[in-house]
Amino acid sequence: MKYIIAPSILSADLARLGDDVKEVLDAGADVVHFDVMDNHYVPNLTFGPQICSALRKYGIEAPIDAHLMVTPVDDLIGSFADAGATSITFHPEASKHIDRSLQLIKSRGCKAGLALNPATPLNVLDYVWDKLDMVVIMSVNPGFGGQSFIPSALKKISALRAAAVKNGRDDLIIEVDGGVKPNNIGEIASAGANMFVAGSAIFGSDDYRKVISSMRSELEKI
Ligand SMILES: O=C(CO)[C@@H](O)[C@H](O)COP(=O)(O)O
Ligand SMILES: [Fe+2]
Repeated sequence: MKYIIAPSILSADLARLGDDVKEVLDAGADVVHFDVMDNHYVPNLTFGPQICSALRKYGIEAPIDAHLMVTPVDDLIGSFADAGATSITFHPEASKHIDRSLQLIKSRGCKAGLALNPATPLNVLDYVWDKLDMVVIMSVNPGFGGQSFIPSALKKISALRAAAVKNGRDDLIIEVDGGVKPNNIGEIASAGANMFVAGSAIFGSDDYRKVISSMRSELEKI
């Protein structure tokens, strides 16, 4: 199984973001996780599409995974596609028309996904399986980095993997976001996840390579 490690730039050194992103990619990360917060859908405010295009202009070529915690979502989907996002995920509660928002992402050539909060049930996926490249299981309530992993996410990941297989979507990327660390990444992967967002665990360390390597060695044990 190919495992994807996606550091969240929410915990990066924002005063030297381009260099910090280059360093984390050089240290072995696969994808840049880009948390977009609007102080409306979530009680925090971060960065918009200009920062995403600035990273592209700075030479960042790795996939950029835009996690939209905003409402409404549709206008920003176009802006992030233009800014160079590779995948765009949003929260079902934040869109009036989930199917339309997913179609919009696909029509702009990006991978599309829904991000499910800890208390959001999986049945929101029932009629959109064919439009999903990925589903994000939030293992914290969205809005902040540095929170603790909510253990009930493990059961939800297993149920999602089973539902994906049942719906003919063995290829679904299951991304887990919140509180992921070297000491829990193994059980998260065993439950069925294959993409791991980690903000504070990676950027909070003074040795990115060491943390990413220890995550990979935990994944190799599965
Ligand atoms: O989307 C979010 C929070 O809303 C995340 O992407 C966090 O930024 C992950 O940070 P850590 O929990 O790994 O510190
Ligand atoms: Fe995120």
